[in-house]
Amino acid sequence: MNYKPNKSDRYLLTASEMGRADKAAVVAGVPAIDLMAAAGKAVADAVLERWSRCSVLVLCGPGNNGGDGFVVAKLLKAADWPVRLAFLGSVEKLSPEAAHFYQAWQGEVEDYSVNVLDQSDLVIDAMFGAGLTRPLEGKARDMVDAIIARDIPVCAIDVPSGLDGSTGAALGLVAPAELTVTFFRKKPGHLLLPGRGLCGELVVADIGIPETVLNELNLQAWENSPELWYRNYPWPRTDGHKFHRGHALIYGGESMTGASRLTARGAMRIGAGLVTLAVPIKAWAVYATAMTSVMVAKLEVSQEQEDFEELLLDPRHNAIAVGPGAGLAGFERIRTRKIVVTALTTNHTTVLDADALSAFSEDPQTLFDAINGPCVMTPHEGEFARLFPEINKSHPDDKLTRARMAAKLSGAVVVLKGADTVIASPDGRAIINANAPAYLATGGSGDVLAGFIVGLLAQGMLPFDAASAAVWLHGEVGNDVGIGLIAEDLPEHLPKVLSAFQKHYFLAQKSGK
Ligand SMILES: NC(=O)C1=CN([C@@H]2O[C@H](COP(=O)(O)OP(=O)(O)OC[C@H]3O[C@@H](n4cnc5c(N)ncnc54)[C@H](OP(=O)(O)O)[C@@H]3O)[C@@H](O)[C@H]2O)[C@@H](O)CC1
Ligand SMILES: Nc1ncnc2c1ncn2[C@@H]1O[C@H](COP(=O)(O)OP(=O)(O)O)[C@@H](O)[C@H]1O
Ligand SMILES: [K+]
Repeated sequence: MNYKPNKSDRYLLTASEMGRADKAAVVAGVPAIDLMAAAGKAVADAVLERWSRCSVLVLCGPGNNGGDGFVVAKLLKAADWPVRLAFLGSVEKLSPEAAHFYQAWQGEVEDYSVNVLDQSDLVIDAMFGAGLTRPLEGKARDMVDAIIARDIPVCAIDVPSGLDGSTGAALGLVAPAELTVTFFRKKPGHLLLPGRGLCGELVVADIGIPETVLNELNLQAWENSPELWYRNYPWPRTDGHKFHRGHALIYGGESMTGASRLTARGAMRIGAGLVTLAVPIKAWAVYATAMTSVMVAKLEVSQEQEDFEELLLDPRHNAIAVGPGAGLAGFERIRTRKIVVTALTTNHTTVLDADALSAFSEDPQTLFDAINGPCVMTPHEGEFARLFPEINKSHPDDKLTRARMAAKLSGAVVVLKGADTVIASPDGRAIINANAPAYLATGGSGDVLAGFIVGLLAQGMLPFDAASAAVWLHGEVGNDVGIGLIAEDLPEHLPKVLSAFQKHYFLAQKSGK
């Protein structure tokens, strides 16, 4: 049987959580000195695997990141590589472990100035890791500046120096790495931008921290992956019929009709048993001629809200989506707001996207007050800024925290989109998605994502799982289609991706493979 990663492999640890893991490991009987030795060995092994013998410069900082660096230097020297080492700090202030490995390095310790970069083919960045609290200054900054200017390849230990591993923010200047070796588990900053782009290839090394320490940490963040939610995926039942697969009701506006049609198509493809687009009568013919498997319901002039409310009385309409193409101009804005409030106050499971969010930019609290039932909102950064200006002000460089705060404030699962989409639940859980390719940055791709989410909700998946699954599948389809992707491709290529996903996670599980 192939090794199957499990949910705990996907945990993400902040700097303080990593510090607690480290302490718990020591309490569990693993000496700190062994952890540092293992960390350094993992880095040296990764370097030996990827580079052929060359002149290496190890730049050691004042903390334990520097301690790892002393270990790497010794191991590369033992492998007969030409190694130089420069140290920024004072020996008296080193931790006992780092001091031990400082002593164990029997080579020269050079002055920490940019001249040490001369004739170096590879830099091991052991300057700052999880302990960095402020932007690099003075000699450290000059060094990074010179590394960048000379374009020397870098292998970073834990995180590239200058990067905040908990948020992915550059605290100031950062030395971009070709390879980053981190320990135990990934950190949020390895996945969030700009951090992800600065790490290069990422290796996660086992340094002997027992898995049991995870139980003590009450972790609430994961990297998105099917291990997190495939057990709750609504696979079609052998004895099922279409009503078992739910009925998604999607509001479609008058002018941008393509948007909600993409949403409807996405909901259909991801397996909703039935999908109805409810549209103002003026636009009905456009929708009706364009849709086949999707049904189109008419909302009569001046009583759109009442007609929509009536559709909501049908208990089979179990998941609602409002927003794509709903309209924001003049009276359309008022209508969009009414449709949203109607869906929310009747406690329907609802997805709010695009115009359904922007329609409340003047008074976001009205929207938050209306959210009492299961709700997913899917803002891109622009929409997020309209609804949550205060959060953006208080935590400008921390997407994970911004999404979590927004979820708590609004009561909805928040999908804060982008290349590093964060899915956050009001209860504090959060997932960072890292499989989405840049090809998804195309008009309408978010509309399809809203359709994937509402389609999974219609099939009974819970909001946090449905949002996470939809975002991951959206990314997978993006990769499958590749360059040249347009939004229409996303629903059409989903079956291929779903088949592969089903084969791997459902059929394999059933057959005990
Ligand atoms: N399980 C584990 O956790 C394991 C962790 N391991 C390794 O330990 C690393 C974490 O070590 P760490 O906590 O000592 O922090 P690190 O990043 O080396 O630097 C902190 C020092 O820098 C200083 N300082 C901060 N900012 C500064 C600035 N801008 N400019 C100048 N100075 C600045 C700060 O001083 P202070 O802020 O107190 O003035 C402090 O002295 C981790 O990334 C991993 O590589 C492994 O050994 C294996 C086990
Ligand atoms: N550079 C990128 N890399 C990966 N995914 C991206 C990138 N830019 C946007 N996306 C994804 O594409 C989708 C765009 O959604 P959105 O901005 O709402 O567009 P639209 O309203 O045109 O549908 C989101 O799922 C977002 O996460
Ligand atoms: K580093």
